[in-house]
Amino acid sequence: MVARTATLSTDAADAKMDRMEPSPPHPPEADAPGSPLETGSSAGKEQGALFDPPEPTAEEIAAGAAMAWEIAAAEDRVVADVVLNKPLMDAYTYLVPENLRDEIAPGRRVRVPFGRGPRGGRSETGFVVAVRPVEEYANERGSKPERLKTIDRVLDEAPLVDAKMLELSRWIAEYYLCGWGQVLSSVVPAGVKRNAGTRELVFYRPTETGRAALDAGSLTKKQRAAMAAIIDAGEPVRADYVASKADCGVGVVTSLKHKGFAEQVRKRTDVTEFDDVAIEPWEELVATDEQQAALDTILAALRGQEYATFLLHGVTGSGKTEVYIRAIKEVVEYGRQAIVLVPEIALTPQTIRRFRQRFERVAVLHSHLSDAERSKHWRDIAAGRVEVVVGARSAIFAPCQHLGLVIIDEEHESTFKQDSVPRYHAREVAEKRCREAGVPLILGSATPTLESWHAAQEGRYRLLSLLRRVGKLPLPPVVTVDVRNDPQVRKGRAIGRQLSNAVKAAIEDGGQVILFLNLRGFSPAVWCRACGASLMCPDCDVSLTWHRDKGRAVCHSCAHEQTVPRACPGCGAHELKYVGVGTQKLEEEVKQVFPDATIARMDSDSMRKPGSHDEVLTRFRHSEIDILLGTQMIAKGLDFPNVTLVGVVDADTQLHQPDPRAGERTFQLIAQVAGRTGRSSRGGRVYVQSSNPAEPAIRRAAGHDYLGFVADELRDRWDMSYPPYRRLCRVILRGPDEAAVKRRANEMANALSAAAKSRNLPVQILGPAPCAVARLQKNWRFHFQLSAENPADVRSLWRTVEPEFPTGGDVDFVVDMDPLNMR
Ligand SMILES: Nc1ncnc2c1ncn2[C@@H]1O[C@H](COP(=O)(O)OP(=O)(O)OP(=O)(O)O)[C@@H](O)[C@H]1O
Ligand SMILES: [Zn+2]
Repeated sequence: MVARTATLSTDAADAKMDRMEPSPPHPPEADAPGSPLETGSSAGKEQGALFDPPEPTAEEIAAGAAMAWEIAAAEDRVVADVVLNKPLMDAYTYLVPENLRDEIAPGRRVRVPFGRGPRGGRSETGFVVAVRPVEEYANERGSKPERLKTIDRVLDEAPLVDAKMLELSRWIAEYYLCGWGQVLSSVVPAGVKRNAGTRELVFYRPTETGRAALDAGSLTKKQRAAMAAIIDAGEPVRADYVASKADCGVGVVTSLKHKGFAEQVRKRTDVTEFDDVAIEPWEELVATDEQQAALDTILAALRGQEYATFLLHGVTGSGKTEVYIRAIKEVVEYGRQAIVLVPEIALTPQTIRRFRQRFERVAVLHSHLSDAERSKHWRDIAAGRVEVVVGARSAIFAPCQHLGLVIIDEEHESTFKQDSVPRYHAREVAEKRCREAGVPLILGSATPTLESWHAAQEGRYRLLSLLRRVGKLPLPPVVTVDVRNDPQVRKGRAIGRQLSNAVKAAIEDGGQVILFLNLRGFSPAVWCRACGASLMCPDCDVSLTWHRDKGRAVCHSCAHEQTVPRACPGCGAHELKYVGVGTQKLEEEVKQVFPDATIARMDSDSMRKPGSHDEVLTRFRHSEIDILLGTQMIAKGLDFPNVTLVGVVDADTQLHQPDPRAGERTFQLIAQVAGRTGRSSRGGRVYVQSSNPAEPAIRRAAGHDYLGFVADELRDRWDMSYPPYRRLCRVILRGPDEAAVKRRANEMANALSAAAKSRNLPVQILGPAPCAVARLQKNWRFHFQLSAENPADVRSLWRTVEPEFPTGGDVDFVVDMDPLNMR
């Protein structure tokens, strides 16, 4: 069942979150107080977790833990299994003191003593995952109930997660090789834990003496009025309500309480209020034949209450959203709830409006919510007050009690995978959740991942296709421009002659233009003409990007910023040049070339303020902007009928990344951005500038040839033994001392390799080798990968060897199951 782990995980993003226990590891100890659950895994039984809390001292036992055990009546004693926010799979068992018996329940958080030290070490917060009779625990091999430590406090008034979510979070911890408590901590939003947006309010109700006193006429005039108001309300009321009803001060209510005529009741109440959003009317559409056929298949699964994953492959503008909405309609009619996951960037007013127009009760979970808002949504969802949850990745954990359907739109987006612990992919979690709930999952995309496409070919997913755009609109013609011979590009311009003529024509014609360039900043490199070196970040193996607006060279991998030196730090020559074009430089060029056009730039630098993204898109929609240029922020999901031209300024930016998915990403981006035009009878065209026009990803994207692309690409993946044919688990090691990191990488890889051989597990170890970014934030980085056909083999190997991994020193590691980020 539960395997034992002590996973280190310390990549940049999560270094703070999941730092290893600072205390030194101590000898394996299967029966320490608060000892791990017996797990049934052989590894678990033989090897204690590395970070069990130490045994208590005699004083500690005398002081508390042992007493609680002795005092409680035998039949009453219960223990609780608690998981902490640490890279440990195990739960620790604690005794539940008598006074907390009624409060303790799985899914609530508790404070518990943990670790060595006076009075049982530090106090930690954990989630209760099980409550059971102490006898059951006492019967476990090696348990010592008399040594159990005691729970200090219960933190929550109600469980934060239900049994299903506990189970799902445990599955995530097992699959993604991290701690169960880490998953739970990240699943429940911070605001929910703090009960943000709720307050404990005091209400008053009459007592019998109070009623008698009123009848007996023994109250003052004001007290009489207040008492009558309290009684008339028929339910506990707030003091200010009484004050306004009885036209008295709140002091009168307090005095009634003091005299025993009224008593207080405390209730936790929502205090956040939300504005109602104005909803524009909408016209009922007639589904196309393709939409109807896809929908019929989905409805059959919904009516049969069966789990199935549907891959809805629909070309851009084929009306996938309409299919989602109709499927959700059905689910809502059953009184069930639907979850719709979209990439964060797609959480635009346009998306939200589409759902709000069609459903009464929609909760939108985006990253700009305050803790109070998020927590309010969470409670509304859990109470069944919400029909549809629309949100980014983490909305997959929405506490829907009657889940009926999950949809992942733009399933190819890599943001569905979390880049910090727990490193889950929302698609995998959704699959698991839907399977358990017996409900369908729909994955929609114009450019599905090779993983999903392959699953559909194998019959694990059911393929639904929308091959035509709605309204019989054609996909836009795409012209690939070889910029190697373009006279303007040779002069250093970003926009070549053909594209610039096309922009001019489109604007003169009253159309709008999208220009896509996936590099932010002004110039992506500062380069020495004398020695050929680029200016590098002192802390990372990354070249600095020139940001002219700041007057500084900036590292896009860390916070480093600096001025540009006069002389090359390598050779001393005064020959430093800004090379290449980022979105800022593109903006300047476009302003020069099209001085009369209104231009907006959209990238993470220009869109720092919350809401600015929405604001620009609204202006664009109202045709107040002629040319919208930017990074992938503008490439996705937008549905603007007046866009008659899309220009891909440099199709090659992703192509040469040392990443086996470089081709797939290039294809997806070009196909998606090309799909933003030709969405009305005005038509549209696409120009793709490239220095590698023959590259299959570019050629296929220009031909709208997804099927051709996946056929080629799958063949390559097979030849390379790469996903979707194999599953990978990437282990990254990092530390300030290069030799130590390398040594540790070798030790770990060797240990895994030896164990794979001796246990006959079909897992290959690839590497170790330096990472593509060999140094990041002052740390040297090495990685290796475990590759297997079956991810269970990887898991099993990892969990066996993990307790033996050397710890301590300055080397940390990160485990990334099904990695997408290969830097
Ligand atoms: N049956 C229909 N009849 C008329 N218009 C429709 C129909 N279905 C969808 N539409 C409209 O077609 C447009 C494109 O639909 P939608 O945005 O859902 O496409 P999509 O498949 O999600 O495209 P993309 O992948 O490019 O985001 C929208 O404006 C939508 O309102
Ligand atoms: Zn850096």
